[in-house]
Amino acid sequence: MQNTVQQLDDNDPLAHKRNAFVLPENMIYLDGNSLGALTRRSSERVQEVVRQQWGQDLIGGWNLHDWINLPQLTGEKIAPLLGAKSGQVIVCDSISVNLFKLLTTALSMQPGRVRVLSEQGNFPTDLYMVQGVQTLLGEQRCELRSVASEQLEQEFTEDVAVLLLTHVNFRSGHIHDMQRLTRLAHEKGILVIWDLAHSAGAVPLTLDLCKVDFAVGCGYKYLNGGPGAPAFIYAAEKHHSAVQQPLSGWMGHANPFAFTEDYQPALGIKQFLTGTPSILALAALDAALDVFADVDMHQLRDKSITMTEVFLALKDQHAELSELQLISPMDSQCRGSQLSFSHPQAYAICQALITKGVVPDFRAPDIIRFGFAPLYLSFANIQQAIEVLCSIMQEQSFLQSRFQQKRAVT
Ligand SMILES: Cc1ncc(COP(=O)(O)O)c(C=O)c1O
Ligand SMILES: Nc1c(O)cccc1C(=O)C[C@H](N)C(=O)O
Repeated sequence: MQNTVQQLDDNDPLAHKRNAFVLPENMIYLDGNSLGALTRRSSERVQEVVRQQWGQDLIGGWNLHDWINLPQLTGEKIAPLLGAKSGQVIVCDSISVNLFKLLTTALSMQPGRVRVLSEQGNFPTDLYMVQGVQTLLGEQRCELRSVASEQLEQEFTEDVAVLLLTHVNFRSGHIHDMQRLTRLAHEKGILVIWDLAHSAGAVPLTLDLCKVDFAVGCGYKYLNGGPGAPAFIYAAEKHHSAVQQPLSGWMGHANPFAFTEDYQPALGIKQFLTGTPSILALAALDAALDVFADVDMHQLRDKSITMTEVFLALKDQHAELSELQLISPMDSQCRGSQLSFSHPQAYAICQALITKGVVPDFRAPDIIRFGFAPLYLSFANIQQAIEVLCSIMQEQSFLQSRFQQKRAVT
């Protein structure tokens, strides 16, 4: 495998991209699915924005540096990663807030239907937001139904208003068939919202082709926009004139600087804005996206799949790793850019890995998640991570005494 790993790195068309990132020496970072790494461009751009644009140009920055249009301009950089044509993606707020906008909007487009169908095991904020809308509007206007993944399709009935699913599951990495589920939902008149938190920047997406109605996604995971980077909204153009989202702040107004007293939504995707964008955060994300400008997402996906396959092949060579049970799909086509394993000592193993410079994450109660960000990881990194994992598993008795299994904050 040593040779193969070397050959894979030598022939990796994305290997040079690692230079675009600032990564700590002696760390193998396998948590880009929670917080992406810092790009050199973001670091420079934020310093530029702070020193010059804010420091020297002050209020003039809104026009001089086009801050006012940054949510759309950054959205335009994300659009090709989603398979979305221009004018349908905007960057703003968090996924949670954007889900509120989209859920209420979609429900208002479905008179006579109240059910929001989602999945057990979905990322909790998605379910919490539906519960919040249900409390706000009452059960006569919004009713959450979450079912097991295998049961979803049989729940597609004509009383469902909205299907809300996460494309790549945060725990297992299981990937839904977006095209099939969207088509089946549409056959029953259901509007579809996809959460792309673990997909955007990691797997090729074809939202327009799949005729997706709405989507949300994260700026801070595979898009590398920085901690708390703003999220994005995708709204298919065909819905732009049919909707009005309820967080009708002035930035989504047709003419915010007319300061009129009545709300008039902007045309197009801008209507999904609410308040003043955070320019520092947007600038960091905007600059980070430049790294994707010349990246073929299919090439990136190929590397991601090979990395997970190499990890599994190396793992299989070591008997001491056999107690780590893969909970991600075995078929690489059915999982995103992560591998998750369950183990009774998952928390302790995770902490020990971090101590030794390999950074995955732990998800309660017993899952270790390894995220593979193809733009800044090498195949040698994967091999080193496995070696460290082996050394830890050989010291398990030490582990059990040193670390108590406990809940993690992140
Ligand atoms: C699938 C998914 N949706 C939503 C979120 C959270 O979104 P936000 O914190 O932007 O509201 C996350 C992770 O934080 C996630 O993994
Ligand atoms: N958003 C996060 C945060 O503010 C702190 C710690 C972790 C996160 C995450 O992104 C968690 C992530 N969505 C997950 O898949 O578990």
